[in-house]
Amino acid sequence: MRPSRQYAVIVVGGGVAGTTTALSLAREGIPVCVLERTQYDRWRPGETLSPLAHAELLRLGVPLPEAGEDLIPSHGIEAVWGSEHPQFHPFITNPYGGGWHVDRQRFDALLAHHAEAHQVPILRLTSAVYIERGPGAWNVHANAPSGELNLTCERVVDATGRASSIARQCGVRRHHVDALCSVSVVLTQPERLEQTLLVESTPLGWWYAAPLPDQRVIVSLLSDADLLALAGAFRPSGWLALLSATRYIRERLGTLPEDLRLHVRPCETSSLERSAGEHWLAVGDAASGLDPLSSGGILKALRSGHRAAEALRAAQEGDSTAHQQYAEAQSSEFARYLEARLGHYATERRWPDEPFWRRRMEEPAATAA
Ligand SMILES: Cc1cc2nc3c(=O)[nH]c(=O)nc-3n(C[C@H](O)[C@H](O)[C@H](O)COP(=O)(O)OP(=O)(O)OC[C@H]3O[C@@H](n4cnc5c(N)ncnc54)[C@H](O)[C@@H]3O)c2cc1C
Repeated sequence: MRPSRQYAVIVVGGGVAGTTTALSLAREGIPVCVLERTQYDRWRPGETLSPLAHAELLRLGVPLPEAGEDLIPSHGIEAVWGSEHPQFHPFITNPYGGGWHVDRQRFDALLAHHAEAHQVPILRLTSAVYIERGPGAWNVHANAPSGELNLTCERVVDATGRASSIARQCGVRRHHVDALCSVSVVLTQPERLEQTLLVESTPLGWWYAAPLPDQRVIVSLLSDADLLALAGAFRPSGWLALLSATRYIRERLGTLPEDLRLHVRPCETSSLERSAGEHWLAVGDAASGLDPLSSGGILKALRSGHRAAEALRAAQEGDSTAHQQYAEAQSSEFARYLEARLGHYATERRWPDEPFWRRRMEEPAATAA
């Protein structure tokens, strides 16, 4: 598909939030193009789809493929949290049905294919470098395999994830509530895997393990970046030593390989001071990043993409308050999420003097970055 150089909307970032926005706009007949810096060939975190996310995908017109190499059904969440005994929260009681464990590379690529099937050009290996506002239009400058690319559009969507690089170029700051970071390892496990998400808290922070397609499992340790560094968690040997101090996570795994590849991802709770301006909007993690404990990032990416498309369409039809209303809704939702987050961490009271848990008991004081 050969992209034209003039679009109503350019979406920067082809993750879940970006492709959802583009697909929703394309369904309304609005010319849109997506710039995506990868070709969906790099590891991506976020593997458990809640039943609500599944329902949101169906609303978007994206049926999930049969269980198999791309995804496996998830029966629920097993949490060792606030007590030494695991508690099982089954998805079976959820009115929207079960959840899923997905391979995120393939899942994001699947959404991109759906958008392409609706005539959305997805420019892979194309990285937006800077944008500037000209008379009545944005000029988007990007690096593409063929060289420098210059595109114009009326409105631009920041779907670049936590980097929120478009909003930052618009002069908007990002407030950080904590400094959470994940250190993850993907392991091949020939034994049969439990089809549940297992979460276990420890004095340093918390762990999760989730099965992945192709007989793999992801194991992640989450804590504040400074505490992870002090505990040696950024080194394979340190990470392994911390893993062996867990009870249920370690039990779930078979033999561990000698050389581990650690994936480190900052995943702080953070949000833009405003998630829209006159001619731009931010969606998904670019608007606000949730603690992975919520397992709600993908759902939020889907929902915010859908709402952003509605706001963009309304603005195109002359509603001058549409972007502002979108930003206010995002901000109220984030405030509600912060309360829920505090409430959830407050249910783990076993280590009140450990820095990770002490910090979570205090009211979040946001710092700008
Ligand atoms: C360890 C961990 C575990 C998690 N577990 C879960 C979970 O179980 N369930 C859940 O729902 N959520 C989970 N999340 C959260 C979830 O991964 C995110 O909320 C989700 O990926 C957000 O999607 P997004 O599209 O907004 O951003 P991203 O997934 O970050 O996508 C951003 C996209 O923009 C592209 N991009 C960036 N900059 C540019 C640029 N300049 N030009 C072009 N392209 C660009 C990137 O390549 C990427 O494709 C987890 C997160 C972490 C870190």
